[in-house]
Amino acid sequence: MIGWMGSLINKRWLDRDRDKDQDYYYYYYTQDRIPSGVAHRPVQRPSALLSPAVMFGTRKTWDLGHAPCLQELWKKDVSLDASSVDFLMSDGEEDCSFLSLPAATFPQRTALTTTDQLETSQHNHNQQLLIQTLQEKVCEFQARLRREEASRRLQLQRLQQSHLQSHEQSLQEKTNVIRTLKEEPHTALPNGVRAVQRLAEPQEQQQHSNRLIQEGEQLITALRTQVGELEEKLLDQTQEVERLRSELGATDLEKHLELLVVENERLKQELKACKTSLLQEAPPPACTATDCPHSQDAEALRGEVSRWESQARPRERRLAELEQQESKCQQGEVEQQLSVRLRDCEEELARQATQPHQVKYVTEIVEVESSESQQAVAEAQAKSATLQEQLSLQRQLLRELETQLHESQRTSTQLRAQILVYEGEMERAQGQLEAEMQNLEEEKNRVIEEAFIRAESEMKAVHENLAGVRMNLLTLQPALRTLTCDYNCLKRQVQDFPLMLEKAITEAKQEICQVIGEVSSANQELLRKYKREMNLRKKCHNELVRLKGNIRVFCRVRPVCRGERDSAENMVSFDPDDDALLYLSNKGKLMTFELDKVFHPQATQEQVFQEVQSLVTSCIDGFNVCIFAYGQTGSGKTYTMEGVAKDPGINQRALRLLFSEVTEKAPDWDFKITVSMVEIYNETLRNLLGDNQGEKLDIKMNLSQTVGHLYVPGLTEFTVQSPEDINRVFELGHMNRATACTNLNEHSSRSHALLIITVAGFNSSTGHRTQGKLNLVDLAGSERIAKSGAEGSRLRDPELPAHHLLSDSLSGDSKTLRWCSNMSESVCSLKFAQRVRTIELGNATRRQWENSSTSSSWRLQRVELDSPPVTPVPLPISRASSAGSTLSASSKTPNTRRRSQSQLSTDRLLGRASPLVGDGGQDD
Ligand SMILES: Nc1ncnc2c1ncn2[C@@H]1O[C@H](COP(=O)(O)OP(=O)(O)OP(=O)(O)O)[C@@H](O)[C@H]1O
Repeated sequence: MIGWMGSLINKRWLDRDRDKDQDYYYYYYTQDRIPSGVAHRPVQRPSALLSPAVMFGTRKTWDLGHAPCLQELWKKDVSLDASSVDFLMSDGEEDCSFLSLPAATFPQRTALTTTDQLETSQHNHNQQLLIQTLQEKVCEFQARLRREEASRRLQLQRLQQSHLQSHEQSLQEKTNVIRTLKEEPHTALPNGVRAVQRLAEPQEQQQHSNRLIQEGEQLITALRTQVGELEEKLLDQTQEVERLRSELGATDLEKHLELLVVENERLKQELKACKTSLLQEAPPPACTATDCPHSQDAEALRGEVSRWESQARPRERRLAELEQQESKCQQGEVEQQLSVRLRDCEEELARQATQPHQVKYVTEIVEVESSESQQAVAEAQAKSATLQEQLSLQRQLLRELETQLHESQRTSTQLRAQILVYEGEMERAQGQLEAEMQNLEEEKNRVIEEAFIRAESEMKAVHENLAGVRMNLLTLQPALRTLTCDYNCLKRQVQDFPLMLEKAITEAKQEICQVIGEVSSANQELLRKYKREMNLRKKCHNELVRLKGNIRVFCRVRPVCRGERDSAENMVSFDPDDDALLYLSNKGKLMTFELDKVFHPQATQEQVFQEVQSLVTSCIDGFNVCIFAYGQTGSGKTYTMEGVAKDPGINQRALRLLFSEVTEKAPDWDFKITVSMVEIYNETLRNLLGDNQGEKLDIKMNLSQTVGHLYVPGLTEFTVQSPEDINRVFELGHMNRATACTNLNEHSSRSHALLIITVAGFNSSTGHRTQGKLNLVDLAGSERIAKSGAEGSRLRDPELPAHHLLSDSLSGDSKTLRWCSNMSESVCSLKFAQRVRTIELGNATRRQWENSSTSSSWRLQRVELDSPPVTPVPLPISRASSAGSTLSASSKTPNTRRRSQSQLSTDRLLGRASPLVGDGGQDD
């Protein structure tokens, strides 16, 4: 059913007042429905406002904003043509040019001024107003219908929601009950039932719980089914409401309204046609009121109007029927009364159709009252429906509760039956338990009796063992006494042990001291023997050196320089099997020379020094040693003796070796090493380490013979203690030598350079003293010596001072080494060297203070070396017969050589006869 919601304002059509300029419609509110705040006064509405754009069900729009208002049209001329009506029914979007009504529409304006015309016009006008009013009401009815429909839908939704909520709440309660039963089934049951359940078997409890759960689930399913059914019913009701609404809704009313509008238009056209025909058929002459054809026409028109009204009557009845159909949808006596009243009103409306004002008034009242009634009916129906729904819900809930009650009663009955069953089982179980208790009591007594018997027998066995132990204890007592005695004895020994230990330590110490003394004395003896052996070793070493020859001659061949490419005639070759042989090819003749050792050009300074270091160390033992280099200028004498800074020669290496040797002997020996440097140039000795380089030195014989045979008064001696001191001495000597000459090379080739090293030792443990001298001589060029006689007196005998100075190193108690560096033009030098090799200086003796007085005096002998050179023996030759000099015959073997040469003097060595300054005037 459709119910009207909200308050309506009753308005009554009272009168229409016409102003000269503007039409007014007066509406009066009914006295009993005037809302508060609204004044009881007529409402003036301008005619333009009276015709708003009305929305029909067909969506047609009256766009009166562009057209003359209807009232104005009726006032001027109601003869609307078809185009005007179409416009009024148009949607307002069409062209409005036709709105300016053509002048032909009002051609006979003055002809309508008669009374009939006025009445007809008034009638049509009223009819039009009625239709318009009906249209407005229809619009209002439609708007209300829509609002009511929206409100009804909202209410219906609320009802559905409340219905669903109530059902959901009921479902939730049942679900909670079921969950409670699932979680703790016995809590939902009476105390008696719970007690029985505690006694029941777990399996039965589980079954009962499952059964309850199943029942609850079934209940839930049933409730859900009911909810579904209710929802279906609700849907049916909704559809029914929709259907009723469609039957009674705005659609039919709108259709009916459209029909009425069309009919109205048709009537207007017929009226217009009638007017036109009247105007054409009867021109307006002056007529009387009685016989005027217009009055007849008027009568005819009235009849026509009445006919139309009679035709409108069924339509109004149809309207009433529609209202009745609407009312039929309502229930109750109120509806019937309202329908009856509505019908009466319709009839009254039909009856007063000839009186438009009254008809309109009554219709208005009826419609208003009908709306109010319909609204009341709708509200009542809605409340009734709500109450019915609530009643049905309550009834349904009641039925559900009754169903649950029945279920609970049935469950209670079942549980009581189970209680009876469980009680019977409990009685039976109690009987069984008592019987088992009796059996256990008997078993316990029996076991206790058996344990007692077994304990008695075990006790007897223990007693027997105890007696045996006592017997053993009696026998062990003597052994215990023995052990106690032993213990006491050991204890006394332990107490005496420190004294015994101290005594033993004292004795051991004495023995150790005695052994140490013996070892010390043995060590002393061993030391003495060691020293003796050392002396013996030195003697053997010296003897070996002596056997090798006091004068040993080495030959070192310098590498050939680029500008010294010799011709093939002077080629030097070496023997691969004997390092003592040297071959020299001179003018197609091959000469062989035998020396003590031949060094290849590739021999290093270190290899050369290794051959002479034994001589150097013998200086520490008190021997005088002389090493001199002989050869022509540029043959490498200075290189061999002094060397270069990066690769020092014999001089520096000898001093370094002496330092290392004396350092090794340091604990027992105290050595002092002194160095002097002398240059002999033009028969003059120059002190290279002195401050005054212009001072000339002399060689004197030491008569006391405590230091040496010869000495140079005023010769500077530096005591060196480290290799750094040696470097400083050499630098000073070189500097002094260089400052005294303009051409160092020329000066070097014409002068002799002597490095005199004196080693004095003192053995603090033995009191022995030793003194040795090492003379390292770099002689002048041999060709200079050979040419000295031809070049004047200044170069004559340039080696004379050196001869004197080296006399002690060339005497019988000295060791001499000669270097002969030769090149292509050194055949003479080699021959000389070979002859020198045959010279024997006599037995070398160590110069010691205790036997220095017994040292043999040195003698100088003139040796004639100007004998012609010996023709070399062609290769191959044996070493024993290799010597090609005139002296070779006497040097077949070392022994014979020494014997035959034992009387040769150093003059032969030097190859020059010279006046000698002898020791004590000795002169041979
Ligand atoms: N064994 C060698 N290895 C390399 N170079 C050497 C060797 N011997 C000599 N020389 C070089 O030959 C040149 C001449 O040598 P050195 O000056 O020693 O001859 P010298 O016989 O002393 O001459 P002088 O009689 O004029 O003093 C030097 O440049 C030297 O470096």
